[in-house]
Amino acid sequence: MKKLRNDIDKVLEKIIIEHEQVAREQQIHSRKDFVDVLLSLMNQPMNPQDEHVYIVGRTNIKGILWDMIVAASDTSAVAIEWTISELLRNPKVMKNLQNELENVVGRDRIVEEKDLDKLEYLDMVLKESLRLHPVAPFLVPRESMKDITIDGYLIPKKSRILINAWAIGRDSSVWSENVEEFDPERFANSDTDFRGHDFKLLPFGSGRRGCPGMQLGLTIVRFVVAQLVHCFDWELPCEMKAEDMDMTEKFGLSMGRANNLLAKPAYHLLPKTI
Ligand code: HEM
Repeated sequence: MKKLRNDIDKVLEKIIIEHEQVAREQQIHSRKDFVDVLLSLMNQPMNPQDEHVYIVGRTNIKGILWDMIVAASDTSAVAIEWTISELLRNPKVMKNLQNELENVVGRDRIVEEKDLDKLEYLDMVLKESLRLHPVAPFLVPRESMKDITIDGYLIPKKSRILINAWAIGRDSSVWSENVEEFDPERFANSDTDFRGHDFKLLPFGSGRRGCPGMQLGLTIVRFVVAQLVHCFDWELPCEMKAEDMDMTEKFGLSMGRANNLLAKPAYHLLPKTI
């Protein structure tokens, strides 16, 4: 990361300079994006009433932008890779999803963003994938602000807290005996939500420090998985059996596959659709 520092700085500077230029040229800004909003806060105290007045500078803005880019790219890619892995390991689920896509979209055009809300089975598949493979298995570490007792355990002020979302997702007392199985049907007719309200499914965390990019992340993952499954039939290479697939995880702040996923696509839509 240290080696890349200068290159990253150049990219972020370019983004900022482009936005500053547009802001200078257009007195009334028709559409403000995230960078415009950050720039409008530059060199101003965040909250003048605060004891320590905190001013947002150019370096802070670059830090926030880089945070966003890193938090957005790896997480979405990891979620897509696990979802496709589980679909390859569970051909029946893959077929159900492909059927839903054919019913809703047809085979004469590709999936568009407007279709996503109609894809209920895709939603169940995604919930199931994030239950078994939460991208950030321990979420992001927290610190307790005061002494608190939970379930008879005293957690002293300033303790480092890790929430093991991975273990919660695989706890049979919370889910069911088939907890290790990839079974999207468990979410049929259920209002279990993954946006931070149900503590048994927390792929985006919860509360004030929950993922601010959840909506974008969900849209990206839904969109990419839908297009991959809709446009192609997928097979494992070298006549590998689904049950022999390597599903080893690589532990880290985000937990992706230890080894690359290999799969063979075959075009599935009507000729000349793409
Ligand atoms: C499928 C995609 C994604 C998943 C699974 C995911 C998951 C998470 C999780 C679990 C956290 C920690 C929440 C907590 O501890 O309560 C988090 C934090 C964060 N996410 Fe995401 N995320 C995704 C996409 C994105 C995207 C697209 C962005 C930006 C556009 C983003 C930006 C962030 C940021 C900035 C934080 C830190 C928030 C803070 O510390 O206050 N994430 N994400």
